[in-house]
Amino acid sequence: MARPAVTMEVGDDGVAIITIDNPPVNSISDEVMQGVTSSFKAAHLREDVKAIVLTGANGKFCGGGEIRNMQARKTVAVSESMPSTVTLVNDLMEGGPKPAVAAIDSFALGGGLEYAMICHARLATPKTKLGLPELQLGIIPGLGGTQRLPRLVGVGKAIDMMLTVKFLSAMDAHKSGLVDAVVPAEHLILESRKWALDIANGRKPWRRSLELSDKLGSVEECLKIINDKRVQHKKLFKNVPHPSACLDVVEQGILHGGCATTFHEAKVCAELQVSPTAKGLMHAFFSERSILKVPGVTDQGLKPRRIRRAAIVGGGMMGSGIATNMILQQIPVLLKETDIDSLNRGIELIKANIQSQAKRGLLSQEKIPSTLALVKGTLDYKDFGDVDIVIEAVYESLPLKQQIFQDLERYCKADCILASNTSNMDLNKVGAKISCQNRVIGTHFFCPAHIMPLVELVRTEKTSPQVQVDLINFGKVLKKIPLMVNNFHGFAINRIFFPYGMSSHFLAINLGVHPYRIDTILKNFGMPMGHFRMMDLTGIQIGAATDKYWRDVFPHRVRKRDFNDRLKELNRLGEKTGKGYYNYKSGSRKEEPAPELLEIMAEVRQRLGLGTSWKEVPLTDEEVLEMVLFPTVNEACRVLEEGVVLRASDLDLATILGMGFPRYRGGIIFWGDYIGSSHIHSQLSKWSTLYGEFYKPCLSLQRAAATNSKMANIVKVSQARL
Ligand SMILES: C[C@H](O)CC(=O)SCCNC(=O)CCNC(=O)[C@H](O)C(C)(C)COP(=O)(O)OP(=O)(O)OC[C@H]1O[C@@H](n2cnc3c(N)ncnc32)[C@H](O)[C@@H]1OP(=O)(O)O
Repeated sequence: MARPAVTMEVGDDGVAIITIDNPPVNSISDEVMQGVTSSFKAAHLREDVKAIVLTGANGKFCGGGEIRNMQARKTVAVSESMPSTVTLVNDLMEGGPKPAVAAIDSFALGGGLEYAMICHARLATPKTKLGLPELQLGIIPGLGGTQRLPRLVGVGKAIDMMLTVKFLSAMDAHKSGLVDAVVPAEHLILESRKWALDIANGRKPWRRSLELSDKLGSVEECLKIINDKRVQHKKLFKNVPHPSACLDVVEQGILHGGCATTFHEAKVCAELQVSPTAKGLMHAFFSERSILKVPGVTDQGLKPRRIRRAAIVGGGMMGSGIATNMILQQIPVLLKETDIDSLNRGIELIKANIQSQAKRGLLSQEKIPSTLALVKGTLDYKDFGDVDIVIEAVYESLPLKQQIFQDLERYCKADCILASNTSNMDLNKVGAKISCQNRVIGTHFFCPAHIMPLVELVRTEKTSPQVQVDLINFGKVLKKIPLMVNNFHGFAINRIFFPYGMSSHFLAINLGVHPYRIDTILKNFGMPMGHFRMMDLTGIQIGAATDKYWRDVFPHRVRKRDFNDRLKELNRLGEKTGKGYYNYKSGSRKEEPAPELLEIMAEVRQRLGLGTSWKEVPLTDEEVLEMVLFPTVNEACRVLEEGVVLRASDLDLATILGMGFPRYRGGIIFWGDYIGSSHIHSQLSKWSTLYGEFYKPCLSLQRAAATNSKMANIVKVSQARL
């Protein structure tokens, strides 16, 4: 017989312990919801019960509503049972005849915290975190959270916690009034029982959160705070409905009362659950968890080995960024360079990175010396004898990398992991001249390496599962999301980036769409910046160099970006030279229009034999967006059919974390499926007839369109069929 999701046990002291037991996080499924309400009903009815303690099994209180159910919901579930659910929660749990105390261990999140706030007191263990993270899923709290939290901690704090998905530690929650006492885990249930009986016996206050008003202030004060928060957080409101819906519901509660508004809140929450935003954000939530699962590797019972010391070869921008990342996570690092000047430059870059972390409040000033003490410079491999991993981060030269790997094999211990930060080279070639190829792996960090959240782990057929497990774990230690990819041209993220950039250039030079218009359209879609602004940030010469790589590996479907080449000739290298696609005032990173850009574009067009006169092909904003993003979706389909990534959701998450694709759109493939494969296919086919091979839909996209199936279902096809 299946274990019940909620149990109730009544002790001799007259306290009913109601326990949610729904592994892994005690989420609130329909069964849990029914179990909790029927247990409360039973406890209220039983004469031997004086008070109630609500808790969670296995040292976890509750991780909130069952997200899988909400994700699957296709129609608005404003069911007839909803008002009665809200009534049950308000009248039975909060308004019932016996007091309830929440005994919280580990976490009380979303619906979990809402359950806790319905109780009349909350006790938590020191390691507990509490919050209402519903907005990270594109919804708002739906069990009274928008009404009870402001009444417990104040309107401003509650809004900040919800909009910015900020969790409180048990101690902070205690200070702000959300938690009544912090107690050691081993005393949690005992203390909660006592507290519940004290309320029942009138020794402690019986506080119903919805009725509290001492933290609210006057209506005018509350409305002012809400309006100020609207201004403060206005960036969060772009393109998505849930943050403003949340503020509106909080406001309604101030104007019409908390209890009445809980019904309205539940309705808004249900409506938001079916919004594209919620679907995209819930997809991203699960993608973040599945990305860590590598079949045949993480399911083999292998224990990750701890990486105690690391070495980095190459102290340039990438090497110093990776070193910074490591020392920030307390991993001692050896930085190797070929001469003392380069070494000093590398160490200076690390110092600057650490200072900037401190400036941004991410590291305390006192910790700077001890953090920097973790990095040591060297010019010699002989110091490499006891490191557990070496990451080579020199410039992209195959002979140089091969030589370094030979040196590493010679000087490092026999189980040292040998990694390369190459952004596109074949790892088999990089490690070709050594015998221990099972220890070779790619660790492709993104710039700036200590800030960007993604790291691509590139495995070859020979990379051992143990090394893969070690690196997945090490990625987590470095506070990165590790994406396992197979060794194939450009890996995953750079593959997605190149058509994005090439199409932007084609639109500008060949079709006459102004680069700033393209950038604005991409920003309005939700990208952090448009392609041309991004080129200025990363440096024009980098774009020009990677173009050559793409032309070598995919000669038939690559466009040369002559626009980049011309800017490079003019030494307009982007932000660092104060001029690129935009102009920058000295010392400023704020872009300003460059009127001379039109002249440069005319020169490029003339070189290409396109004539100098400005002839913009009339395109709507939607068409411009599609012409940039559909080739990107097309390339993502290729990445799937080539088996570069393990699953479509990995690629979705990688585009969110690696290229800034808006999270609320779920990632490139998820968004493509929302638009529909047939529309994407027909547009690409039309453009490939007009403008050539670059736009031609790949085989798997063709198949998806023909069968009206999702691109997320594209699986690896054999190389022979590609
Ligand atoms: C009506 C209400 O207002 C609506 C809601 O409550 S919406 C839900 C709000 N709650 C949340 O957003 C919390 C989401 N969960 C988390 O933040 C974290 O999972 C946690 C802090 C609870 C635990 O973290 P951690 O121990 O690292 O475990 P984590 O790997 O994240 O999750 C373990 C498993 O539980 C699943 N899970 C976590 N929370 C879940 C939830 N609320 N519903 C369904 N599954 C959930 C994860 O997908 C994962 O599944 P897997 O093992 O199959 O991959």
